[in-house]
Amino acid sequence: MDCSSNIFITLLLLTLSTFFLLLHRRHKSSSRNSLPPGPPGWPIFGNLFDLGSMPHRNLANMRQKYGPVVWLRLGAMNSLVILSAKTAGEFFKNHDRSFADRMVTETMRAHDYDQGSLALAPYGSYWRVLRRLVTVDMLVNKRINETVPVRRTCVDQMLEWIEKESRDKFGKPVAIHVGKFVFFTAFNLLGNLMLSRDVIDPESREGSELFTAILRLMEWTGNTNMADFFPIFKSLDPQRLKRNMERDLGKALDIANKYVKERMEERASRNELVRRKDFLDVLLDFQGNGRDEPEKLSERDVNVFILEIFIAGSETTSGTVEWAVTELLLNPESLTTAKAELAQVIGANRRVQESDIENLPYLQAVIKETLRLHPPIPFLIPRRAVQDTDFMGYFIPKNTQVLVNAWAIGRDPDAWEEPFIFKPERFIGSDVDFKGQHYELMPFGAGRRMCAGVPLASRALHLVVGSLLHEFDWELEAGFDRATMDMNEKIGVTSRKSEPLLAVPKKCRVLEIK
Ligand code: HEM
Repeated sequence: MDCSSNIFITLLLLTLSTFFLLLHRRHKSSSRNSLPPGPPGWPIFGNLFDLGSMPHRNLANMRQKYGPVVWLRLGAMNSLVILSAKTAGEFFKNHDRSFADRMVTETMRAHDYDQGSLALAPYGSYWRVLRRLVTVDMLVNKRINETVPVRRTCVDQMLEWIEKESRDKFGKPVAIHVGKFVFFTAFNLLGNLMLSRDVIDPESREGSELFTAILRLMEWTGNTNMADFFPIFKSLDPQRLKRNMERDLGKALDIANKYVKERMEERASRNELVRRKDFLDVLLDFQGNGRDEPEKLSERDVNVFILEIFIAGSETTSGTVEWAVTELLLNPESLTTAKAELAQVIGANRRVQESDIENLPYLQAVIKETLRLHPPIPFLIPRRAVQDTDFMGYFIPKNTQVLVNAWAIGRDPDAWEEPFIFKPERFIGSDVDFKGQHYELMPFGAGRRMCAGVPLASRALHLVVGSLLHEFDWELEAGFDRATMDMNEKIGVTSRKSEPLLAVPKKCRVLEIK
């Protein structure tokens, strides 16, 4: 056979197989419900170009045309997007179990990280063990109360750093990068809760090798990776993201392991624990039943867990504080009300304590309003359909990725009045909170896979924002106001303010602080 007949036969076979494939699909979708509506998309790439650099915003805009449940094809990956509070309620109340697995990205498969991770583990017995350790053994209220002094020390350090940095050598007030200080503080807070050590040196403000390694791996994880959408690229890794991740995650795991080994030696050489039991002790003390759960956690699982808590809790917390201060500076009336409440409840002679939070309803409202408008993980951590599922009359095939757009839901016009305006007052006298029961406000997600760190995150957010406001008067850097402030987000591991907030802190006339 000559070359042209070969091409002819190949083309004929391709056309026939495409025809039968389409026929089969048609039959399948007509015999079951159809997929949700969505934009048409390009051959091969599907809707990848519809995402843009701020996918949460671009997908939110699709609601007008396609409704609150949208279907996307991202390369070879099917995705379901949820855009309203009502559909989110339907999803979490009636379908949480069917979508309880996570969509795991290629970079997170480096060193089999996903195998030991709580956030990525399939919904099953290993996930249950880790989840119980966090929610019952580490972050139950009684345990959180025992670590009040740890948080206090870290926040005091932060206030001192800020005060030192807030003046130039001539004593003139200067603007500081607010998010940076809170980011360092969040790292030290988590370092002290987990490992009983600082990961940033409070004196030199230098990061430890663990801090540096985690920063790098957060960078690789936050990138969009073509290999997640086109299986053909999985082994090629054209953006080198997985290779970089292999290298830096390897380093981070080795450093974490060094700390774990040191701790195991320390525990072996002492009979009595002379310091507070920290998260690492909880992990090393774990004893499972050996049947559906391991008898002990392996050293590797412990290392992964340590990194995971830093990744889950640092940027999320610092990003939220940065947005809270930004919104308050752009809304002077809210700032005045928040400061007046602090002055009245706490007075000038002492610092904010965690026990004050319950008496600070306006501060609580500020945190909720910030999380409504600026959820740090706008799509939550993507879920995956465990099986073919019928969702609101649509057919959702197994392995579909689910993006619950918390950013769009926080602006859902059916759930919120004046949704685009920063107005903490909307929460005064309202019982809406972020604990997973109110689907119009879900910065921490909802259902089985809801954030495991809510009690800690909540305390830290109130304590840090309350302390920043009570301790300093803040002004935007010269030249910035509502008209010139960039309110866009930059998407990485979390969505942060795209241009860092620069603001000038001036110590208030706080008297003898105790
Ligand atoms: C402002 C701070 C934080 C925000 C906004 C936040 C948000 C989230 C979100 C949206 C999820 C996914 C929920 C879902 O899929 O429904 C999540 C999961 C998780 N978060 Fe947080 N988080 C924060 C702080 C923390 C902290 C401080 C910790 C740990 C101490 C933590 C630990 C976790 C863990 C372990 C998971 C995975 C839970 C699972 O898959 O079962 N988070 N977080």
